[in-house]
Amino acid sequence: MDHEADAHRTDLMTITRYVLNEQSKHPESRGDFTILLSHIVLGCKFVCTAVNKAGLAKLIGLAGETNVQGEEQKKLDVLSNEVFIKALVSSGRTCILVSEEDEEATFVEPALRGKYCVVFDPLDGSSNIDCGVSIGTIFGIYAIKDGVDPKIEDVLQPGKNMVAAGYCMYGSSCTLVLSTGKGVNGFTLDPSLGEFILTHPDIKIPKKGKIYSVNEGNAKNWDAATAKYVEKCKYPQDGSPAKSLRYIGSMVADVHRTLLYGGIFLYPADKKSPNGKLRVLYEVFPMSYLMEQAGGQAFTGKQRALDLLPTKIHERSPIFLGSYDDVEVIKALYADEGKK
Ligand SMILES: O=P(O)(O)OC[C@H]1O[C@](O)(COP(=O)(O)O)[C@@H](O)[C@@H]1O
Ligand SMILES: [Mg+2]
Ligand SMILES: [Mg+2]
Repeated sequence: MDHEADAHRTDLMTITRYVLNEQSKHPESRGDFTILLSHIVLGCKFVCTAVNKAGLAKLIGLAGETNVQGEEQKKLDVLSNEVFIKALVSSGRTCILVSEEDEEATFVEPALRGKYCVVFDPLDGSSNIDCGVSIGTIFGIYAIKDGVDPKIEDVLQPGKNMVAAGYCMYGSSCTLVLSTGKGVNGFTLDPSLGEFILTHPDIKIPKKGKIYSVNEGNAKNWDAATAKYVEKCKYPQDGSPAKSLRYIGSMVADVHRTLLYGGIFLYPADKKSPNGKLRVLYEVFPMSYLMEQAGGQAFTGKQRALDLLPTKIHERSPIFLGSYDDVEVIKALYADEGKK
């Protein structure tokens, strides 16, 4: 083993070091956010390990099946939900948790309450689990004055009020992308250290991209603005080259690529789903927050996504997000349609 080389690695910027550095800029801070984040990071490491072992451990399959030891097996999304609920509650810094997997919000018991509300999709991209394609966890964080008397309205807030948002992608590497409202940073898990290392500092999305990402199987039900937009991507009339289509079907993976390479990701409304598919609190808001923090835009077809005021915890919204210039085009098309 090359100890010399290993010694050099101790100056790496781990996510813990990064958050502690940020905390030290606020002398009044009691470190509550740092503790909360360390519990989220732990949850991501657990789920990453479970995802990597999914085929071997027969985690894939129906919840309720039993394995050879007679233990009940949990489907990966059920397991991930339990991991994050436990990690968040045991942080002692949360008061309300909203998970895609739970119909109702979880109100943390009074003895363990803190001031943060966390909304999350414990495992995003579930249709890709069984074939080993990238999946992820998405989270957003609101802060209330104190966690003494939390109410559901504390999470039914516009996304612009979030204090942090991020996702972890379980792909060819495990990558955690985070914003605390001062830009976006990406950390990659070094399995030999068990630490997330800052590998993508200050991510900025390209102003314009060459890729569009959408489930085109829904095209026959799109509205006119979406249909015109995708037509422009394929047959541009302004002399620019046609865009390439990339669609994984895991929001985390499709948004991650969009953030790094530029372009646009859209899950629009259609005749069958007038509110689109993706959930406002734990899919649309965190990803829109990251996009804006990286210099891009996020639009619902009617308004800035982060201005939406959700009325239900599992509400859905159409979403168009990505490079600034690309989102400008779809905004203009919706504005034109509105004039007709
Ligand atoms: O299969 P479709 O309709 O294209 O939908 C894909 C979208 O659905 C999702 O898988 C929904 O998320 P969940 O897997 O968490 O339910 C997104 O990740 C993805 O963007
Ligand atoms: Mg999802
Ligand atoms: Mg999910």
